[in-house]
Amino acid sequence: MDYIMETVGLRKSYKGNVVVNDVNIHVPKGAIYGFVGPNGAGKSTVMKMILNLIQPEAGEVQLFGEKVTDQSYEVFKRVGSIIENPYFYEKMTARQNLELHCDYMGFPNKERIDEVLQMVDLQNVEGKQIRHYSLGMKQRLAIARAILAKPEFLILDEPINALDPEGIREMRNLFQRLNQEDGTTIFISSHILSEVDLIADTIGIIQHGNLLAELPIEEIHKHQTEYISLQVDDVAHAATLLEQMGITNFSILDKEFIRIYDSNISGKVLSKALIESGVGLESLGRKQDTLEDYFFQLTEEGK
Ligand SMILES: Nc1ncnc2c1ncn2[C@@H]1O[C@H](COP(=O)(O)OP(=O)(O)OP(=O)(O)O)[C@@H](O)[C@H]1O
Repeated sequence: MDYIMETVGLRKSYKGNVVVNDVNIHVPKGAIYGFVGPNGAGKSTVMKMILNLIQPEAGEVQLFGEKVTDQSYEVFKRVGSIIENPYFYEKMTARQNLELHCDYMGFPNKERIDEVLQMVDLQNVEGKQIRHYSLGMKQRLAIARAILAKPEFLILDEPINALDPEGIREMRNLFQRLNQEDGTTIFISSHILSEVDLIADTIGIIQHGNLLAELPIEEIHKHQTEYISLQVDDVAHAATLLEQMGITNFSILDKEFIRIYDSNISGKVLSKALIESGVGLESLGRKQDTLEDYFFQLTEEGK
């Protein structure tokens, strides 16, 4: 397989605490790779090592098949990124900030600035100083800057956390367009698992600095099961009733929720039986496992 980016045995400690432990990531060319993990799992630290902003204690990063070193200037011209809180010159306008970035990257095509401002829908406020920008506007500008020099590889650390639902949808469409039309490979971290589920084709899950899983999202979807989710006021009573009805393939999640892993059962029959036997039924719905379920399953095991 052709990988745009690989990490080999990547490791980092802070004051004796290992925060990234022997991490081997493989980002296929053309992929949208969702990098997910709980707070403090080590995502930003990995991303900073990929970008050579901090040095690994052991292991290495390979970008476009080359080992990243302090001399890797040319390779980084092919990469766009957002890491943690993006810094802008606050007294300059969006356009001026992007002009500076063009100069910094040695990217001559200033017409591209209009293009990217339009892509992130900032064209009408490009003349405003950044200090008057909202958090969401700054996030859009950070995305504009990351894609300005037409990178082949985009590294996005939490690029949508300050956006409203409309903004999230617009940026999702933008990332998909860049991926499909320009062939941009994208490595994206996000806490919004439902979003990652929508956009990523490959998933990496990290916890306590360990990469727990790396797999195509299809693999997760393939094993997803449909189930009926019941919310009741008395799970013990409801469980007894289910058994009396011959339903045994279920699990009690907590004080309120039961999952029945047999989606052939009629919801109507079920709700009637529960109500008739005096169980208070708050809700009944058919659901499917999501990336979120898979994530919690893995990270709970990791604990
Ligand atoms: N400069 C530093 N000095 C000391 N500890 C650090 C430093 N940077 C990160 N850490 C620690 O390393 C661990 C991983 O942090 P990191 O920011 O990579 O996690 P993350 O997965 O990006 O978290 P989040 O989702 O909350 O942004 C955390 O325990 C953090 O406290």
